[in-house]
Amino acid sequence: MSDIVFIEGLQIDALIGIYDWERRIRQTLVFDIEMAFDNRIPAASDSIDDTLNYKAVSKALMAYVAETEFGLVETLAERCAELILREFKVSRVRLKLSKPGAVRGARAVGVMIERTRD
Ligand SMILES: Nc1nc2c(c(=O)[nH]1)N=C([C@H](O)[C@@H](O)CO)CN2
Repeated sequence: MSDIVFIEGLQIDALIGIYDWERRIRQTLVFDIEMAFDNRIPAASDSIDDTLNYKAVSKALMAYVAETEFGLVETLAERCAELILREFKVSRVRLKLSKPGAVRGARAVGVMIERTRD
């Protein structure tokens, strides 16, 4: 089974970064997320209750990320993947966390991780 529910370009402002100036501002982060989920069940029932509800995942991430104050994008990406695996019926998550404008000359920098439920 290789079905995916995805969230693309989810923008969330957070305090993040290792430099002093970054500890005084909030920066916009962008999340692209792919979550493994068997979409045949909601397709058969046409019921939102059977889905992996991408709005619910987005809202959970927005609430969490907005309160975080990590230094590294690695740490935040790891915590977000853990949250998704813990709170939703997802067996595997691929998460790209972009920090636009953090490096002059680059559109964005960041990390991509893939984690599975234990
Ligand atoms: N691999 C990483 N490299 C860097 C990070 C990071 O979180 N992971 N962070 C920074 C600074 O905070 C940078 O984003 C400020 O421009 C530098 N490198």
